[in-house]
Amino acid sequence: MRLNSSFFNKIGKMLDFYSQFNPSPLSIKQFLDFGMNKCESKSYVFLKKELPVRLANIMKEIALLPDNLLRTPSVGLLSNWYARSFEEVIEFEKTDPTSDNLKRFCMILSHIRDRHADVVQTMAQGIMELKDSQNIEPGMETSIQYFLDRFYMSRISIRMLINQHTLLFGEGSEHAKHIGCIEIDCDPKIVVKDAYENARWLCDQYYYGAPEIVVKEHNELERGEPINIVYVPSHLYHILFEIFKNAMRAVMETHQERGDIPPIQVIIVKGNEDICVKVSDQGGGIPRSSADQLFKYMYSTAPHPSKSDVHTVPLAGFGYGLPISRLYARYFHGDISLMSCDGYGTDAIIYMKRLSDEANELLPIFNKTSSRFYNKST
Ligand SMILES: O=C(O)CCCOc1c(F)cc(-c2c(C(=O)NCc3ccc(C(=O)O)cc3)noc2-c2cc(Cl)c(O)cc2O)cc1F
Repeated sequence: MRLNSSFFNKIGKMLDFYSQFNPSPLSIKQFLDFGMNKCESKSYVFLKKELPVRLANIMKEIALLPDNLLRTPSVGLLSNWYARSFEEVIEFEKTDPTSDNLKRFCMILSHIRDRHADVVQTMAQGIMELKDSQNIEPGMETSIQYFLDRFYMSRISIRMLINQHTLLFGEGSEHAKHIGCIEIDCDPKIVVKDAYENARWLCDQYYYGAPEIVVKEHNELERGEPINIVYVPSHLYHILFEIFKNAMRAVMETHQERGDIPPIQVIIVKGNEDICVKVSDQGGGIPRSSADQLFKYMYSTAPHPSKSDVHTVPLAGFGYGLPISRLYARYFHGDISLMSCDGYGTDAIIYMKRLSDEANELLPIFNKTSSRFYNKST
């Protein structure tokens, strides 16, 4: 369905209205407290304002992208997805939380989540269409890096709100010890093993072998006790899966001929402020001068996968794995650090906040400061 200009004019005024509000960040504790005493009407009233605010903030930023990127077929497609989703949510603006509206709202949110399923690769395709059509000078690469960090962080946050509402109030069954997609006592060791096994399966497919894993724990607060965290296991899994794929690729590329494949060492540490997961490999490392490239959306030592390649070179993707993994870590005020020793190997450290009331959403805010970054008149 092509959206005509009168459609964009109509939502244009609403975009201006909703983009003047700043998104309201929630902490994991607030998500938990709300989910423990869940009330669908309250969630509906909050989301029918907050979702348009978050959508409008990032849509205003999409509109500031360079015209040659905006005009790529892929960015045009995903802009239409955002416009339709924004329009569907603002239809609830002046409605009350009647039983029918609550049911319809839940259904609309699920449709929006499905509509936006391929946004990451569609945006990546748009960037590649731009790269293929013209050279990207360093200044534009910096702007695109800035935009993509904010665009994908916004998407993570919108999907978190949608998942919490649909899991708490949709048809699906409740999971013990889960509040929506949050696990009350998530065991990082279990997520480590799960991510390792799945990355190892891919590694075996391509290299006919894979490094073993050694996992240790150090609980500095309650010595000898198991380590648990209130977190979103799927976020931690996404991060670990990417890091294990990269570590295995480096190790196998540097030890393929030699028999002895060194294991990947993992230590999980609970400190006063942070819970860390350090993944250490002996994959030969990357020079310090290149290490920062790994967080660039347009860097990857793997050839860019065409649709067919992704199945033949399973450990490589669009090169978006690490930048987006860092966004998942930063989303609740954690981070990822890479410390590589050229000629030996790489340590990747994942930081998470130990306390759920310190794990606040980190949300991009559209304002004059961010607009200036795009050197385009608003
Ligand atoms: O395509 C994707 O999505 C995956 C995109 C990403 O693909 C990569 C990949 F899996 C692994 C590495 C890599 C290398 C390497 O490759 N070293 C050889 C070289 C030597 C010199 C230079 C240079 O001079 O630039 C670059 C690499 N050494 O350590 C790592 C490494 C990287 C990360 Cl993030 C990690 O968590 C663990 C690691 O062991 C680099 C990647 F880039």
